[in-house]
Formats: sequence, structure tokens, C-alpha cells
Amino acid sequence: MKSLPYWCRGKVVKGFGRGSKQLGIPTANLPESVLEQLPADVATGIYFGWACVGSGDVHKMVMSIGWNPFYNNTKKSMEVHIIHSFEEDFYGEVLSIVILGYIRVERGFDSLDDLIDAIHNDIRMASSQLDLAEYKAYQQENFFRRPDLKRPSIPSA
Ligand SMILES: Cc1cc2nc3c(=O)[nH]c(=O)nc-3n(C[C@H](O)[C@H](O)[C@H](O)COP(=O)(O)O)c2cc1C
Ligand SMILES: Nc1ncnc2c1ncn2[C@@H]1O[C@H](COP(=O)(O)OP(=O)(O)O)[C@@H](O)[C@H]1O
Ligand SMILES: [Mg+2]
Repeated sequence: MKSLPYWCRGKVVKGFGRGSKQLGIPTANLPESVLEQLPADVATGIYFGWACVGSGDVHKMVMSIGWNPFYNNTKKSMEVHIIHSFEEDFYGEVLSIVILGYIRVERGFDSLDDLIDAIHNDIRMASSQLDLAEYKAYQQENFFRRPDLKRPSIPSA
């Protein structure tokens, strides 16, 4: 995918409320306007990268872009699970992310437990990839500290 790394921000919106309740894995959902701006070559599927809420710390993240085939959603969504424990919800806050790598296609599963296992696997994969120097460098990018920037000020190595 030529467009990766891909940088974007948006205010966290409400989804179906399934992430925390059914999966135990909350996902901060981004608005449709952000989804519509994704380059055409960013396929649906599961990705990893870095994320930051407001002007907070930059954390590892995994995300899903697509129709959640397990739930047969009719609307495409873009949802980020930040690999960090937050004390409170942050609906309405600006979420800034950089998408760095592709993990797998979205799938349907036979059971909720199988979906949860797959997501935990994604989290492990994302976490180890992001420790590699080539991906770790992005955590320090100016983009996360400068809300006025649309893209990083210095092209990343
Ligand atoms: C890393 C990751 C992987 C996911 N993989 C799938 C998948 O393979 N199939 C699927 O139907 N949904 C997948 N999802 C999406 C979940 O179904 C979705 O986050 C959940 O339904 C919560 O939706 P909500 O924010 O509307 O409550 C994934 C989510 C994440 C964060
Ligand atoms: N580690 C986290 N990653 C993503 N969202 C989190 C996290 N911890 C708390 N949240 C909060 O949980 C919300 C997402 O929960 P979820 O059950 O997926 O609801 P929704 O369907 O409204 O997206 C986020 O919008 C955010 O406010
Ligand atoms: Mg969600």
C-alpha cells in the first residue's frame, strides 16, 4: 500500500457499543468524514500503528477498517483500539493516528470467542511490530504534538 504511513485525526464518535460490552475490547470509532478521506489503496482489514487522544501520550494501537462481517454492519467503520488502559471514556475528543502496517483481512467467525481470540492475536502482533525501530520512530512524530498539522512536518524515515 503506497499510502502507508497514513496520518489522520478526527473526533471520537459513538458506535454500536459492542466493543466494550461484548468483546471487552473498546474501539474508538472515527467519523465518516475521516473514512471518506482514506486513500483508495487503503484496503479494508486490520492494521497497526500509533494513536494519541487530545494532547496525551502516544500509545500503540490496532484498528479495523470495514464492515465487521461478524456483525454484518451495513455501514463501513474505522475503529481504533488503543493498547492502554484509560480511566474514562473520551467520546468527542480528537484522536490522532498514524497507520503503519496491515495485519489481515476482516473475517466472519463461528463464535464471539473466536473473534475475541483473533483480536487478542492482532494486539500481540501489533505490539511486537511496533517495538521494531522502523515503526517505533513514528511515536515521536511532531504530528502528535501539533494539532495544526495535517501531515508530519518532517517526512519519516
Ligand atoms: C484489531 C481488531 C480486529 C477486528 N477484527 C474483526 C474481524 O475480523 N471481523 C469482524 O467482524 N470485526 C472485527 N473487528 C471489529 C469488531 O467487531 C468491532 O470493533 C466491534 O464490533 C465493536 O464495534 P463498535 O465500536 O460499533 O461497538 C475488529 C476490531 C479490532 C479492533
Ligand atoms: N483503550 C481504549 N481504546 C479505545 N477506546 C477506549 C479505550 N478505553 C476506553 N475507550 C472508550 O471506549 C469507547 C469505545 O467503546 P465501544 O464499546 O467500542 O463503544 P462504541 O461502539 O461507541 O465505539 C471509546 O470511544 C472511548 O471513549
Ligand atoms: Mg467502538
